[in-house]
Amino acid sequence: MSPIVVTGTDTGVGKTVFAAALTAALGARYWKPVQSGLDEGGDTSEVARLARLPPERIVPEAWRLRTPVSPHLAAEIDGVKIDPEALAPPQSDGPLVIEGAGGLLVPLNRRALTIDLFARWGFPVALVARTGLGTINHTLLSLEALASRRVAVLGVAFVGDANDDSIATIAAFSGAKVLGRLPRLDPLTPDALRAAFAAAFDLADFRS
Ligand SMILES: Nc1ncnc2c1ncn2[C@@H]1O[C@H](COP(=O)(O)OP(=O)(O)OP(=O)(O)O)[C@@H](O)[C@H]1O
Ligand SMILES: C[C@H](N)[C@H](N)CCCCCC(=O)O
Ligand SMILES: [Mg+2]
Repeated sequence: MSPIVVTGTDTGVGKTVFAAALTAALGARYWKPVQSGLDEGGDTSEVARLARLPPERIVPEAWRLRTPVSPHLAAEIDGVKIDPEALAPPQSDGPLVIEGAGGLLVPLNRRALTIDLFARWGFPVALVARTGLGTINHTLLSLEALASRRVAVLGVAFVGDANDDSIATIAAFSGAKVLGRLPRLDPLTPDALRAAFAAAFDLADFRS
């Protein structure tokens, strides 16, 4: 099974929460290759908590940057330069879930965008989108960017309260598959997340 890239229409849309649910459901390993904002706690520890991952199912970040800003700037602040060419997915026997930093056109350095790395890898992408107002524009733009680079898209995973018309409108204009919707969970616990994912998503959509 190919690794799956979890990307999003923006930062803070729910990629980490969705990636944790997917990692748990697939029995996968998890990798956040570029983490900016370690000063605020990283995504890997949150996925480990939400997916109850043992250490052997966590791939260490390749770039651990302290400041919660775009990776290109976080790297400059830490006095390093991200080399996307050196970012090779780990060899893995089983499934692997890879989470990007922020949205698709987030720079890794002053020349390279996140989406260029994903296009070079060639792994299928699950696009995480919020359900609230503004998501039609952000999601259609992200899908256009992926199509223009010929990146395979598994579909769109929505996070948030129900918004049937926005979801249907995105599907109609883009032709992208709606993978499902994670509702807002309170409290956000491993058990609640596992149940919500199982109720709303079909694992077959991720086993390509
Ligand atoms: N289904 C949900 N229920 C409750 N809270 C959620 C849910 N999805 C996301 N959140 C919360 O929303 C915030 C942003 O989510 P998350 O960290 O997953 O975003 P992200 O897209 O991974 O952001 P980043 O670009 O920093 O990686 C977090 O505080 C998270 O706990
Ligand atoms: C710090 C944050 N949580 C992410 N790790 C990085 C988000 C970068 C967004 C850049 C941008 O689109 O302006
Ligand atoms: Mg995240």
